[in-house]
This record gives sequence, C-alpha cells and structure tokens, in this order.
Amino acid sequence: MRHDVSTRDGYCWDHSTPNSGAPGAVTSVNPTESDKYPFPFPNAVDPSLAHIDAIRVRAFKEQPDLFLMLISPTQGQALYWFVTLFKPRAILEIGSFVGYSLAWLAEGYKRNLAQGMVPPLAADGQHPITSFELDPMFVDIINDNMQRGKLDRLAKVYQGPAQASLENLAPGTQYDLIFIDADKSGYISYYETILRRKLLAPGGLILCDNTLMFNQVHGQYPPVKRAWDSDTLLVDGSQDQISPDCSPHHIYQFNKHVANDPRTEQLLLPIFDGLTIIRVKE
Ligand SMILES: C[S@@+](CC[C@H](N)C(=O)[O-])C[C@H]1O[C@@H](n2cnc3c(N)ncnc32)[C@H](O)[C@@H]1O
Repeated sequence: MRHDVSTRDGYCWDHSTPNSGAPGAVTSVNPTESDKYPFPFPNAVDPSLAHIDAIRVRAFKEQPDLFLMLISPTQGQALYWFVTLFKPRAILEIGSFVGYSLAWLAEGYKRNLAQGMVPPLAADGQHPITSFELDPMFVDIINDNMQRGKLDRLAKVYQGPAQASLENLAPGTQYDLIFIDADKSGYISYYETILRRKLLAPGGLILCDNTLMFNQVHGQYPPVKRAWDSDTLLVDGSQDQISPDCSPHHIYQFNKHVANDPRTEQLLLPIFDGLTIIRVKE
C-alpha cells in the first residue's frame, strides 16, 4: 500500500507505511526517492517513544482502509511536546479511532507525572485524559491498546456521538488541552460548544487536526481530481467539484469561522495535514 501524496501535493509526508510489523519499523513512501535524497533531519520520532508505533502498525494490519485516519508520527510527537511543554492537568480528545493520538497524549502525561509536574493520579480512579469515540468497535480496540501500553489508568474513552458527550459533561468540567479530530462536519459545533460551556480552562489550548485537509482548503478550494472524505476515506477520482457535504468544505468553513472569531486567536501549524492551535483571548 503506497500513498504518494508527498510529491503530488507538495506535502512533507511523514505518514510512512509500516510493513514489517515491528513497532517503529517503517518504510518510506517512495524508497527510490528517499534513497536519492535522504531525509536531512534528525529522526522525526524520538526513538524512546517508538513503542507507540505498535498501535499504528496494528491499525495498518487490522484496518488498512482506515489507516490514514491516524495522525502522523510527527504530529503525534507534536502532541507529546504540547503536553510536556504546557503540562495540562486535564485533557480531552474528540475522535479517537484506535487510540494512537491518545497514546501520544497519555505518554506526555505519564512523563509529566513521573517528573512531578502534575498532581498524582486521583485516588478515586478518575482519569486525567478523556476521549470521545462514536464507534463501539474502536472503543474495544482503544481499551486494548491502552492496556497493552499500560496507559489505561491515564486515559478513558467514552463511546457515543461527541456532541452529546460534550453536552453531558458535568457543569464546571474544564480541560487544559482539547484535541479535536473527529468528523469534520462537527468541528464548528464542537468548537462552539467548548466555548459556550467554558470547557477550556483559562490559558488552555484547543488543537484541531486536518485544517489543511490535504491541500484542498486553500482559497476557494479549487476543483480537484481527488476528493477526501475523512469519514469513509473515500477517494473519488471522478469528482470535479468538492461537494458541500465533504470534509474539505467543512474544514474550509471551520477555518473561516475560527479566523473571523474575535473571541479567540489561532495559529495553523503546517505539520502533516495541518494542526491549528486556538486559544481564547484573555
Ligand atoms: C480521524 S479519526 C481519529 C484519529 C485519532 N485521533 C488518531 O489519530 O489516532 C476520527 C474518529 O472520529 C470518530 N467519529 C466520527 N464522528 C464522530 C462523532 N460524531 N462523535 C465521536 N466520534 C466520531 C470516528 O469513528 C473516527 O474513529
């Protein structure tokens, strides 16, 4: 399975395809090209965190058609850095799939715990990291992956539609870091609910994935030959126009919504498929 997005779309494509089955073992998207032009930077992923790749390898084996729903290893490391830099006490993820990004968040939290940078785990068993996932089958896989990685005491996944889960959070619940990576049609609503319900703690950050949507959200999202729908991962080469129902359109609307919102400020980091950081203006 090859994904040659890098050359066509001009991306720094770090979502190489695992194929050996060994955690951390990845092959480049285009071995010929990378042999000719070796990547001139240090390893994208800290080798001491390579064990997290076991989740990616497993997803590639068990859900090959959905594999590209995962954030990339570099993005995973970016999440880890956010957690270890900002030391959030409570984290929320919206859209978990098999728990790959969740594992990066949890590993960051684990490091903060070990260094005494966050309070010890609550005696009542409460988890510092909460994640929402719609698909019950994925919830089972996430639980298994969290147990395998010994992260199950840190992160708990709740099954159900994220909008309802957000509405059901107890009044006063707040998170220092919220990562949004579920259905793109829900982004504006999740963002608005977070602000309306004051779910973001003072000084907190919202991170949103896929805000470049594979180069399809620039300007007026010009016609493309390839349409990406993140919910089904459908690649439809016959499409000349992006449909108003598809993910690039939703992300375009979301980016515009956030850019025009005087309550917040944002920064789009062009890591993999775009990661937007949002904070409330003080
Ligand atoms: C892009 S994947 C998440 C990938 C994950 N963050 C990672 O990188 O490891 C999006 C996930 O959101 C879930 N999802 C879609 N619609 C949802 C909804 N309305 N509520 C909760 N989860 C939803 C999908 O089932 C899918 O597992």
